[in-house]
Amino acid sequence: MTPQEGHQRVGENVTKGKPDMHEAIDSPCYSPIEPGRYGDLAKPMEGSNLLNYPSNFDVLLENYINLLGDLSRKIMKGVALALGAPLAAFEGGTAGDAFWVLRLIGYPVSADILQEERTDIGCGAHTDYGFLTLVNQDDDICALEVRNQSGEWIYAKPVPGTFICNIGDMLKVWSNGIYQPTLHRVVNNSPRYRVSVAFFYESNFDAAVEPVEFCREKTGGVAKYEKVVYGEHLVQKVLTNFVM
Ligand SMILES: O=C(O)CCC(=O)C(=O)O
Ligand SMILES: [Fe+2]
Repeated sequence: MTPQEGHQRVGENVTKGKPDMHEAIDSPCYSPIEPGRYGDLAKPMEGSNLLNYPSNFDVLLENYINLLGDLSRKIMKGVALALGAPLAAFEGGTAGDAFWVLRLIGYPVSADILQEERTDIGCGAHTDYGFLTLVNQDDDICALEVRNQSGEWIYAKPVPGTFICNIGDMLKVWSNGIYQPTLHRVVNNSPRYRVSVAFFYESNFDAAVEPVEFCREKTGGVAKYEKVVYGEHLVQKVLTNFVM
């Protein structure tokens, strides 16, 4: 299947040139984009992207997406307060119409993957693209690893009833590096199929994100990162993350 049709088979997602040992239902599950709304910027992602899910799974997903959108907005308000920014810093043109992506990901047991297709990485090391990600992972499998400041990979151990919250690239740029995106990867060495649900909360699709003045002032006065149009960043990442 192509990414537009929504299911990625094991090995189709690629991180830094290497196939990832996971499968996912994902590309269909992001904010719908009306054709023409962002001109050429969003062309590869336009249109209705909903699959025909069995039973009432789409209703369930929609509820989940709404709840996690609300939760993400609350967390972003907390981030604004922590930075000394106005409470509405992430509303309006920045994230008032936040783009979101939901991925339902499955990591098979190694022995179940054809030997000639197998690698040892479920998802290669990367940072997420937007403001933040809320990961809901299986309660009893340690597989998500994050790199700490000493450069060691440590487990982000599942704590039942909680989400892992990753910081994404856009928050790094916006805060001029005060918030750093955490490098993470997934290695499923357990004898069980692992499932995770990742909700990515982003800026507006067409937002031009750059270090804001008061964060620059707190960090030496100079912008450490260039302005990024989120949609361009995403489309470029999506196009390089699939084997076309
Ligand atoms: O499966 C996980 O725990 C994390 C997945 C992930 O990092 C991603 O899809 O960006
Ligand atoms: Fe990630």
